[in-house]
Amino acid sequence: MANTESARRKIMLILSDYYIPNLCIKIKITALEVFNNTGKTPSRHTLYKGLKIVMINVLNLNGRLNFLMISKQYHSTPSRQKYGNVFKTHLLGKPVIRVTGAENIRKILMGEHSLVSAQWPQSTRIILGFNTLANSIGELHRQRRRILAKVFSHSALDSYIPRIQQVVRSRIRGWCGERGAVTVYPATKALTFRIAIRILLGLRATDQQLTHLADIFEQLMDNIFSLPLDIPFSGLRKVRHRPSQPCCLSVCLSVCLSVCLPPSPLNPFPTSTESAVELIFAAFATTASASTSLMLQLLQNGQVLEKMRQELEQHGLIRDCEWLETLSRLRYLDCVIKEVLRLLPPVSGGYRTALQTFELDGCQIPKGWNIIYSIRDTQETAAVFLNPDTFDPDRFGPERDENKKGRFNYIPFGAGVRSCIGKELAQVILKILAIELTSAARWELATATYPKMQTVPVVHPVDGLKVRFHCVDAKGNKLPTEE
Ligand code: HEM
Repeated sequence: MANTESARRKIMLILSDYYIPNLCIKIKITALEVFNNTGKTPSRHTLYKGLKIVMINVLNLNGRLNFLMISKQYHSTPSRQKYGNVFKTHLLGKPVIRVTGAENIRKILMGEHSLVSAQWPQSTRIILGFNTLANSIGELHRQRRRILAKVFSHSALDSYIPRIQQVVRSRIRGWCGERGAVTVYPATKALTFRIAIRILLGLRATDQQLTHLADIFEQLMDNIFSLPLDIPFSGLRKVRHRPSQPCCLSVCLSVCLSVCLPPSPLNPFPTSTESAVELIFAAFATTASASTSLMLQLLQNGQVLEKMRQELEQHGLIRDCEWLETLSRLRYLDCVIKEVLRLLPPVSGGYRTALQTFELDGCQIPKGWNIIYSIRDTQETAAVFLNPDTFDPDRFGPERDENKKGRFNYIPFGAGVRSCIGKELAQVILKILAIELTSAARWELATATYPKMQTVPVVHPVDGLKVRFHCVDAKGNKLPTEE
C-alpha cells in the first residue's frame, strides 16, 4: 500500500504543479479506484498497469481539458464584462493576464522587445523547437525574420501563384469527384499542407510521404497546447518519440524528405528543418481554418457569392489570376477575405511575457508575468464595426471602410514586429481558392443544420463542415461526375 500511496502522491505532485483543481480531484478518485478496488496491496506489475491507466486517462483528458480551458479563457465574456479589458486568469494552470481592446493591444504589440517578449506555452516551444522565428527574441528574431522574408517577397509570391492555382484546381476537381460529402476542414488542411511542402518549401515529396507527414503534423497540432510533461503516454512524448520514428519532428521531417531537401531555388532551408516545421505549422491549420470559414460564409450568404462571381466576370478572369497584381484588382474579393478573418479569426490570440513591470488600462502587470492578447475578443467587441455579428464584406469597402477608424481593432495577423510573416501568402491562397470555387464548382451543405464552431487550437466547425461539391461549366451548369 505504501507503493500505491507514493505513486498517487507522485501523480498529485505533478498535477498540483500545474494546478488543475477539477482534474486533481478526478485523478485522486481514479487513482484510489485503480489501486484500492483490488482490496489487497498491488504487485509491482499491477501497480505499473494501474499507473499506466491513470496516466493515460490523465493525459488524454488533459489534452481535451487544456483545449476546454483555453476555449473558456478566450470566451470568458462574463469575466471581461465583470473585470474589464485587462484581467488576471489562469491558463494551463499558470496565472496569465488577458488583454483585449485596440488601445491595450497597441501597447502590447508595439512594445515587443522592450515592454514584452513573445513567449509561447512551453509545450509549443518544446514541440516546434527553440530555434524557430516565433520562439526567438531580440536581434536573433530580427535576423531570422530578414532571412525568412525572402520566401514571402513579392516576386516569390508571384512565382507561387500558378502552382498554387494548379494544386487548388486539382483538389477541387477531386472534391467534386467524391460520391458523398467532403469534410471541408480536413480537406483544406490536406490542401494547405500540400501547398506548404511542395510550393513554399519547394520539396519534392511523394503522395505517400505527404500523407505520412500530414499524419505527424496532425498529432503535433493536437498536442501543441498541452501540459509540458514529457512522460510516458503524454501528448508531448507521443509527438517527440513516436514509435518507429526519429525522435523529434524536425529530424523526422528531414529524414522523411532527406532525398529531396536540397537543393531547390525556392528552398531556403537546406539546413534548418526546424524553420521548415515552423512554417508548415504556422500555415497548416490557420489557412485551413480560414478556407473552411470562407466556404461556410459563402454557403450562408448566397448574395455575397453572387457579387463575387459578378466581379470575376467583370474582370474577365473567371479562370486566370496569374499575377499578384491581378488578384489585387479584385476589391470585393479582398473585402470578403477580410470579413471572414474578422468574424472568424483562425488564431484567437498571442502569448507574451512582461519584460518589466508596467501599467495597462489601470492594472499593474508585474515583470515576468504571462500575457495573452486576444484577437477574437478585440475584433468582436470593437465599436468601429457596425453590427459585428453580421457577415458584411462591404464594411471594408471604400464607402464605409470601418477598419480605417482604428488600426488595432482588426488584427487577424497580429501587428508590429511579430506580425504574421505569411499573411500575404495566406491571403493569396484564400483568394485563389475563392476564385476557383466560384468559377468551377457549386457546393451545398450535406447536413440538416450548420455546425457549431470550435475555437481551439484554431477556429473550425465541430463536424469539420460536411459539404457536397459539383463541378460546373462556365455557364454554371453542373458537369457529370468523373468516374
Ligand atoms: C489565415 C492564415 C493565418 C493567420 C490567421 C495567421 C495568424 C498569425 C498571427 C496572429 C501571428 C502573430 C502571433 C503573435 O503575435 O505572437 C502569426 C505569426 C506568424 N505566422 Fe501566421 N497566420 C496565418 C498564416 C500563416 C502562413 C501561411 C505562414 C507561413 C507560411 C505563417 C507564418 C507565421 C510565422 C512564422 C509567424 C511568427 C512571426 C514572428 O514571430 O515573427 N502564418 N500568424
